[in-house]
Amino acid sequence: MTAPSGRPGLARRLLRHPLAVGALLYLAAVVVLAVFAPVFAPYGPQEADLARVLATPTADHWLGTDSLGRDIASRLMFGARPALLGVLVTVLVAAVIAIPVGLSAALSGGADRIVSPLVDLLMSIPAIVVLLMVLATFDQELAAAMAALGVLTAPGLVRVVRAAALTVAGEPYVAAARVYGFGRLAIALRHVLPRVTGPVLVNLSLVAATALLTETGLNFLGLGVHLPEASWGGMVADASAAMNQQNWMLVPTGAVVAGTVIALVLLGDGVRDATAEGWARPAARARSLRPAAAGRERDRRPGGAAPADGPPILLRVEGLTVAVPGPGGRPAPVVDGVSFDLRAGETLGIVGESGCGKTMTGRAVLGLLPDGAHVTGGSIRVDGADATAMGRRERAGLRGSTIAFVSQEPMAALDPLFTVGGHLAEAVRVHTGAGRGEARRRAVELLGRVRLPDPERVAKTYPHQLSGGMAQRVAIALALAGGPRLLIADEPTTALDVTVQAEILRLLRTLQRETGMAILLISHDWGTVGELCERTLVMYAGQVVESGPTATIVAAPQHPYSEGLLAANPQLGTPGVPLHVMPGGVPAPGEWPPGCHFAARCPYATDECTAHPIAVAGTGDHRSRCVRALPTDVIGARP
Ligand SMILES: Nc1ncnc2c1ncn2[C@@H]1O[C@H](COP(=O)(O)OP(=O)(O)OP(=O)(O)O)[C@@H](O)[C@H]1O
Repeated sequence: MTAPSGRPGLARRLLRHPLAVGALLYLAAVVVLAVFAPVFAPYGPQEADLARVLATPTADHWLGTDSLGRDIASRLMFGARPALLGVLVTVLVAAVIAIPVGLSAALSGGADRIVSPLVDLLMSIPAIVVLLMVLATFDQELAAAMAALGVLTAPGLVRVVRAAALTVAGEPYVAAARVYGFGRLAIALRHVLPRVTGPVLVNLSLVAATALLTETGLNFLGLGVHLPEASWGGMVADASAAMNQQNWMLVPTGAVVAGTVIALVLLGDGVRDATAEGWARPAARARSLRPAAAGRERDRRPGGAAPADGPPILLRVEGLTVAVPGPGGRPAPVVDGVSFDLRAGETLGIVGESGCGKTMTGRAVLGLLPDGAHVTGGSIRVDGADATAMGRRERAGLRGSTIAFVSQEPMAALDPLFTVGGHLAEAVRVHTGAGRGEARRRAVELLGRVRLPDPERVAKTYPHQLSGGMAQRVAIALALAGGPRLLIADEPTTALDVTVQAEILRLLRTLQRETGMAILLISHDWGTVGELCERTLVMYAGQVVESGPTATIVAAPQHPYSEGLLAANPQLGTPGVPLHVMPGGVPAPGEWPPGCHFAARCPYATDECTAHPIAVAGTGDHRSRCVRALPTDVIGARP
C-alpha cells in the first residue's frame, strides 16, 4: 500500500490555472474597490466639476469625466456596489432553491415526478416580462428584480444539479451507503453534494454573469438604480448618449462590465477543470453493486428449516418471491418461493450458479432491490417483525444496525472522496450518535478488529490506496460499525486471489465467533460455503432445490443439481480426472419450465419431472425439491 497522502483541495487545484487565477484577482479587485469605494475613490459619486465635462484621462481624473464632470473611476467604484449586490442576490436565491430541489429530485423518485415537469414549466416563462412586472410592483427595487431573476434561473440550475446528482447517485458507494444504514439526508450531504459542487459552481458563475448583464441592462434602461446614484448600466447609458461628442467614456465603462463578465466565465471554467482534476484518480473505478430481489408466494414449506432447537430465529424467510419486469413488461419471477430460517449466531450459505437468484434473495432481505424488482409474495421476518410490511424508514433503520452487507466489490462501496477513517467514523456516528473524537477512535478500533496492520495509518488512506484484500477488510469494518446481528456477505472473496480469499474467510469466522452475529453467505463456490457455513441452501433458477447441513449435502447430495455442482467443483475433484461439466445453462427468468426448473439439464429427468411443480420433501433438516432422492453413489454412475 502506498503511503497516505492528502489530495490537494479545490482552491489549491484552482491556483494551477493561470486564467482562473487572473480572473480571481480581477474579481477580488472589483469587490475590494466596491466595498471600500469611499476610501479608494478620489471623488464622491455625485461630485461634479462642470468646468471639466467629458474629459479624457488626466492626472486628476484617471479615467476621465462624464457629461456632468463626474469622475468616471469613482463612479465605476460606487457603481460596482449595486452590480455586485444584484449578482449576489441572484446567485444566492438560485443556489438556495436549486441545490436542495435538484438533490431531492435526483434522490427521490416521488420528488422528481413533481420537480421535473415544474422545472419545464418555469423555464418557459419569459424572464424579462417577469422582471419588468417585479420592478413595476416594487417601485423599481433592483434587489427585488434580482431576487426574481434568481428564482427564474433556478430551474435551469435544478436541471444541472439533478443531472449531476443522478450520476453520482448511481455510484456504487452511494448504494453502499444505503446498505450501511445512512439516511437520505446524510447521503445527499455527505456523498452526493461534494461531487456536484463542480458543476454547480460552474453554472453559478454563468448565473452570476447573466445577473450582471441583466442588472446592467436594467440600469441602462433606467429601471433599477435611482438616478443620480452610480450604476454601471447607467454609466453605459450616459456614455452612449454622449457618443457623438466624445466616445472615450464608453471604453472604461464597457471594459469594466465586459471584463467582469469574462472573469466570471473564466473562473467558472477554472473551477470546472480543477474539479475534474480532483476526480481523476489512479485506480480504475470499480464496477457497481449488483442489484437484487423481490417475490411471489408459492411454496411456503421451509426449504431451509433450521434445526428445531437452538438459539432464537433471527431471520425467517417464507415463500419469498421476487419479480422483475419480463418480456412485454409482464413480471418475471427471479426468486420463487424461497424459505429458510437463520438462527442467531448461525452461518448459512446460499450456493448456485450465476443467475439463480442468490443475490436477489440477499438484497430482498436487506430491503434494497434494484429498480423494477419487487417482492411479490412471501414474508421476511427479522426478529419476529415482518420486514416486508415495514415503512421505508423502519426498514432503513434495520440496515447497518441489525443487518449489514458486504459485497464482492469493496472498493466500489467506498467513497473516493473520504479517507478510510473518515468513512468509518461517519458510519459509527450514524449508528451510535458518538461525537467526532469518539467516532474517530472507534473507527481505528474497528480497523484493528478486522486485523489491518497499523490501523492509525490505514485510517488516513484513501480507498484507491488500498489493495483488494485491505479494501474488503475495510468494508467488513464498515459493516461492523453498527454492531449488526446478521451479516449478508455476497461473494465476499470472489474478486480476491486465493491466499487473500482464505484470510478473509478466516476473518469472517473469527469475527462471527467474537461478535456472535449470524452470517448469510452467498457464493457460487462450494469451497467458500464449506469453509464457513453450517447449513447451505442450493438455489437453481430462483428456487431452493436442496437445503441441509453443509457436510451432509457435500457428502450425499439429494438433488441432481447439487450433485452436478459438487462434481464440477475443482476443490473436490481428483487430480488428473477432468471435472464434470453440466450441459446447458440456467434458464432466464420468464423461461422457467413447468415442474422442475432443472429438468432440461438433468440426467435423470423423466416425464414426471415436468408434469407438475415439484414439492420440497425430505427428512429432518435435509430436504430437496426432486421427485427422487438420489443414492449417494450415483455421482460415480453418471450417464
Ligand atoms: N436489475 C435487474 N433487472 C432485471 N433482472 C435482473 C436484475 N438483476 C438481476 N436480474 C436477474 O435476476 C436473476 C437472478 O439474479 P441474481 O443476481 O440474484 O443471481 P445470482 O444467483 O446472485 O447470480 P450472480 O452470482 O451472477 O449474481 C438473473 O436472471 C438476473 O439476470
